Amino acid sequence: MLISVPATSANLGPGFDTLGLAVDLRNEIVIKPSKFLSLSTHGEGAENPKIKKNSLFLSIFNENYKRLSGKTDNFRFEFTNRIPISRGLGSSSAVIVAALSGAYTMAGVKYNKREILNQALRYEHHPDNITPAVMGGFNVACVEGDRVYSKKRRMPDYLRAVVVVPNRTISTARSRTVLPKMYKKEETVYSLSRAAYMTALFMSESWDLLRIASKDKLHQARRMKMMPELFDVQKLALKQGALMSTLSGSGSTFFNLAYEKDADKIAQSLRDRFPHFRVFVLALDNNGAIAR
Ligand SMILES: Nc1ncnc2c1ncn2[C@@H]1O[C@H](COP(=O)(O)OP(=O)(O)O)[C@@H](O)[C@H]1O
Ligand SMILES: N[C@@H](CCOP(=O)(O)O)C(=O)O
Repeated sequence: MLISVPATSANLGPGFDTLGLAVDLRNEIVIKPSKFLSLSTHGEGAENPKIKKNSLFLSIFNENYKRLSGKTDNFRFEFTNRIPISRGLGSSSAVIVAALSGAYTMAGVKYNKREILNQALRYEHHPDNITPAVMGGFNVACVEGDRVYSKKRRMPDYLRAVVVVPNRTISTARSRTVLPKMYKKEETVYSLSRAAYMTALFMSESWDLLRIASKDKLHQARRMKMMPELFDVQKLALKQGALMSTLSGSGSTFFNLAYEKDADKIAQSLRDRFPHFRVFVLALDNNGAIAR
């Protein structure tokens, strides 16, 4: 069994805990029945004993496999990690969605994306990464009770994500603690109006107005202050023609959306100016999680 889950960029500026899209950078897991539990890990985090142990994946897989099949069996798990860890590209969501996808398919239960998404909400309480990780594409999501309500729009193939990945990790849990408990009405309206406007722009493919729509006053600047170089990343990406340039999730990655024809030029300028950061040009993903 092969499970494949894409990286995701959440918030997209003003859509805090609401908007997100999937990019074509995938973690893959091969799962085989085995006499003993065994794991192998390649790629991102493979040198880190905590990541190699992958207790997040194993606990979710085991809990759900038991719930669905009524059994406790052993498996071999082969992890190929391509999503940078703790960088704001939804690595934890990818692990959660992969573990659930694995548990459902190994237990022989029909693969139902809505069900996987609602289960994923038990492990990650904001829906903006788990939704595109499961569904692919651009997604608007909200939570009511224990369910995610979401709407997906497929992304066109003439756009690219130019993703700047700093060498420093930022834990999402920690990065949420720097945010205020209360917001002023003006800040709230500023971001709320742009999140709504941005959604309309994505739904109508009106890319050229994203610069206005992607501004935010709820979380971005507060978080970017932890790594002030990110302000220069954003300035340069916009100067070079990015359609929008936003902190990816809680950071440290920066997400830039660009026309395909501009993407390599933007990426090269960013590489030249920030040689210590990794810069990827990625297609957008419309498939989300795959189990086969
Ligand atoms: N490929 C992976 N293998 C094992 N654990 C992972 C992997 N990716 C993420 N994690 C877990 O998720 C945590 C990172 O989650 P988080 O801070 O939300 O980062 P991100 O912004 O990338 O989602 C890691 O510390 C680790 O516990
Ligand atoms: N809305 C969340 C998104 C976190 O994304 P991640 O990729 O950093 O886990 C937030 O802003 O905290």
